Amino acid sequence: MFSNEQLNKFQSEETPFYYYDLSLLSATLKACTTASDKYGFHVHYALKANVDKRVLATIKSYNIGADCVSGGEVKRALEIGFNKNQIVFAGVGKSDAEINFGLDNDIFCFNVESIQELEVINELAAKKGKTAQVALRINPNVNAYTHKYITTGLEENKFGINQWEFDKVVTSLKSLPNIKCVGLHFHIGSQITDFNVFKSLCVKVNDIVKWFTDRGVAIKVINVGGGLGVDYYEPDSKSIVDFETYFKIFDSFLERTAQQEVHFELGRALVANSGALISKVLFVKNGQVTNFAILDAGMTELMRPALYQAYHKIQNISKSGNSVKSKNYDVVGPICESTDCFGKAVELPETQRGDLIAIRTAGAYGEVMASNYNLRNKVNVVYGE
Ligand SMILES: Cc1ncc(COP(=O)(O)O)c(C=O)c1O
Ligand SMILES: N[C@@H](CCCC[NH3+])C(=O)O
Repeated sequence: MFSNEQLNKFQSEETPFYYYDLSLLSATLKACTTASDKYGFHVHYALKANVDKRVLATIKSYNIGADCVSGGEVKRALEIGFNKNQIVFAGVGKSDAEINFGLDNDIFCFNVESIQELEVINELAAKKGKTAQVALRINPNVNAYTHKYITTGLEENKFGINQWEFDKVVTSLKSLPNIKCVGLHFHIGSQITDFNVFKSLCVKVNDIVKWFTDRGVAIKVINVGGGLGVDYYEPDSKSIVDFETYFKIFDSFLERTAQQEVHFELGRALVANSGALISKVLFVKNGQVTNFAILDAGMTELMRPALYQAYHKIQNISKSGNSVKSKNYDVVGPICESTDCFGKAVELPETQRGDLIAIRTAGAYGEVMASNYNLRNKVNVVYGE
């Protein structure tokens, strides 16, 4: 939870705001890099989860690379000082301008999601007299057993190149002189909490790497993507995910030669628990059926509950101790939508106007997905050292 010092600080800040605990972030990054270094794995951070500049600078200081999904993210990564040789650029719909930006900045590689994209990158690279390094994003058809909206590695999903196109890809690669294929890329979904899913991914990756190698495509980089989930229910007791077990699975099940590099693209697992959305109770409406705690933050600041019915732990941090009577509240925002609800029948200490509410585990896919619907202001940020 939060210390008295933090609570005092929160009282003087304008709500709502995102609070980023940079010391927990550093502890998380240390745990991640200590576990991955044991096997010589290369970790990239998926910027899509959080692009706050201080958060990014902290991540960069651990010699982690950048996984970007737009020209804007590539630009942000370069501005923060990520090494261009550690920047990868994925995405099903890269515009010509975005591809040119990546080429001009000599990023490490493009994770290419279709044969047509391969041809376009070849053409744009040729115009600049350059050779573009690419990894082929493969759709491995592995079920991530996560929320259907955040599953990406099934044949029905738009991402990556499917197995039935492999022969054509090999032929294309041979005919595109301004493309150098450095490896294969996979990413099957997000918020994966069943580690067996990663074992299944390894088994599939082994087969696919062998298939390409047998056909003369040298695979130097095996990028297994991200997706490692966090515990949204226990943000304090399980604030850092089990990186040790996660990387060990890949070490044990992924076949590779001494020359091959294994790359990861973690987003959520690195930043989710270091962030909380702090909001103030504007009004309490006690109904006959439902009590409502109406906050000054809404789905415009944190969209995950409205978008995926995602659970975030909600705490009244102005009230402490067991002596306070508790009540159930629907915790809602001010936005003109019925889905603007952070949690239904949430048990909280009896809550009053002015109380501070913390919505936990909001460091990933929180601030980045904010919108100004209803002409809302940009959300503030407060840091803890
Ligand atoms: C290609 C790619 N890499 C990495 C990530 C990061 O995923 P996560 O935040 O689940 O680790 C995503 C998002 O799901 C992604 O689409
Ligand atoms: N935005 C999603 C995850 C999607 C990850 C990107 N492919 C979330 O909030 O959980």
